[in-house]
Amino acid sequence: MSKERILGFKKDFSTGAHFLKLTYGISKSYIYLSILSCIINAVIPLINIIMPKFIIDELMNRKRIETLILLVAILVCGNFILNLVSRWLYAVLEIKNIEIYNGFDLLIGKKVMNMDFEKIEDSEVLNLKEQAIYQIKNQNVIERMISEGMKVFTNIITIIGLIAVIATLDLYIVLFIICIVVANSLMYKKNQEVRFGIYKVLIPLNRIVEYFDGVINDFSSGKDIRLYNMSPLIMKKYEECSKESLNEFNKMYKTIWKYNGFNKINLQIQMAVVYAYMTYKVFTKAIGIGSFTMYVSSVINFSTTMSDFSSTVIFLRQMCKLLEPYMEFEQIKSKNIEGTKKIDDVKKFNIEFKNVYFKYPRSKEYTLKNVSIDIKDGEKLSVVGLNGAGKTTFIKLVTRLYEPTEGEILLNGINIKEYDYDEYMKLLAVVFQDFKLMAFSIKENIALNDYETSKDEDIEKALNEVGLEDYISKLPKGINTHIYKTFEEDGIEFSGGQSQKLAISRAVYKAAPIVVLDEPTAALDPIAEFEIYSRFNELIGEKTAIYISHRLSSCRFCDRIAVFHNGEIIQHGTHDELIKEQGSQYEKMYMTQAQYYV
Ligand SMILES: Nc1ncnc2c1ncn2[C@@H]1O[C@H](COP(=O)(O)OP(=O)(O)OP(=O)(O)O)[C@@H](O)[C@H]1O
Repeated sequence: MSKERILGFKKDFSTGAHFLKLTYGISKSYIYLSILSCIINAVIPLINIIMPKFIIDELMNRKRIETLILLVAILVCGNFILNLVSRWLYAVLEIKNIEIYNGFDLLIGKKVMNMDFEKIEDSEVLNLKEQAIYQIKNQNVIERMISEGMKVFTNIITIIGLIAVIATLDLYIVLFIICIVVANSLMYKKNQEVRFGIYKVLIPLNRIVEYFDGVINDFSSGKDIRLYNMSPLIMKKYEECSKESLNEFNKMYKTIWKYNGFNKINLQIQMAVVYAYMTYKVFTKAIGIGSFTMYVSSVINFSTTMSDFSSTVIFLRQMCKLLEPYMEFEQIKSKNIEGTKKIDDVKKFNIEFKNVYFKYPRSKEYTLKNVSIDIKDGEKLSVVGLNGAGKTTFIKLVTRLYEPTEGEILLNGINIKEYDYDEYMKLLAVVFQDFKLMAFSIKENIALNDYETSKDEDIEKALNEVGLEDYISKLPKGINTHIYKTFEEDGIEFSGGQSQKLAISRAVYKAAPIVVLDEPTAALDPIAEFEIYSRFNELIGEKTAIYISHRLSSCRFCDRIAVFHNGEIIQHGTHDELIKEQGSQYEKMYMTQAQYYV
């Protein structure tokens, strides 16, 4: 065997062992029950091959009634008990399969949620994730691998038993069968290569189809689809995709059909040779009728089990290949876990950007260039600038969603990436412009992981601070009302502004020392916006705050303003200082907005 083949075997073996370990981690009993099922399934055919020989021999020779009854009873009871246990195990393992499937689903979900943020928009990682998920979810690879893996053991036990039976006649017939099985296995291997090769083509297509499925079923896309009549365009793209995948399936099944035909012809030749050989043995009186039935059935079973064994091994190796993307996906390292420094009992939080440059992954251009700014503890910094100036990106760096490409961000003089990620996150209360509310209750949306221990008064207080308490207290289920109707018929659909208030209340409830708000009032009506601003100091208190807004009048609430332009800070100072700089970016933006109000 070539070195390459040995390495290939080793790799597949370690993939198989890894998944077995993961499966064992999800359900230990699954493995033990599967082994038991293998043993029972291997013994059943052996009983049915050996016992009829003894019955026929007894009928042909001594014809003792008690012995015949005993032999038939062993055959019937043995079959009954073993089949009963086998069926019971089958049912138990079916349920366990769901547990295993759900377990892997959770493992993938956990990995995705803990992965560095930049990775979840990286198309290479997305393709890898799709491949990993596709094989496990759509192809049931884990379930099939485990059941097929167990089949290999069943086959080995059966093969050993059958060789022992056939060896009492002669071993040439075993060699003949092995030759037929090898020829069929080669065909099967080709067959499987074609079958699994198709997934390389199908996976990118599947991502597109899933995207369209998502768009079609997404409530929030519904408005644009109707108003811009996007349906023909979406349907056209959808149909193109589905045509392409149909073509691929067509090609695949044509090739498979040819291989299957070859296999069937081989099996017929084998059957003819076996019957001719055994009949010859009976004619030459080398064996009796009882042995004839036992040997024919043993040889045919040997052939089927060997074919089954070799095709299962080939199939398993294919499964291991299909699981390689999962292994690769699983091994994606997260930079976030590298920081270990504890935040201790620090009470003051100074943030400093030192010559920070930043490029998005796979982007050629810098989105932030040489950004240096010092945000003192308790200071309220307003970040302003034109669309695309880099304001949200600046926030994404403070919140460790991305790491600077060059330069560093310091918290109390220490690079933020050195701090333990979870502890650092506890310092931040952030509301992004594209915040997400979940289809959970209002209380769960605000308290999140603390929802079981959180006090209703604290939730109500947070809602009160953003002006939502009155509205929510009138709902029949109050803070236990579900958001959206996804899971509860009486779930609530908040307006854009109400949703934004709720997102702000989540940050208020968190009571973290650093508050980051990205256009927190963009969806609010003028009165609600005024209320939020009037309470701004109350809401933020002594905390350090970074705050993005396009409504420059709101900058009055902040101690300092940083003006971003093309990824750089081109001005910073108080409103009074910046407005005096005639012709400056800030003055232009402020005056342009102000003219609508006079
Ligand atoms: N994930 C991303 N990958 C690549 N480029 C990005 C990504 N997110 C934003 N950008 C680019 O970075 C630049 C700055 O975007 P950013 O969202 O920081 O601007 P902004 O000042 O917050 O804009 P707005 O006022 O419109 O919200 C834009 O040119 C944008 O296209």
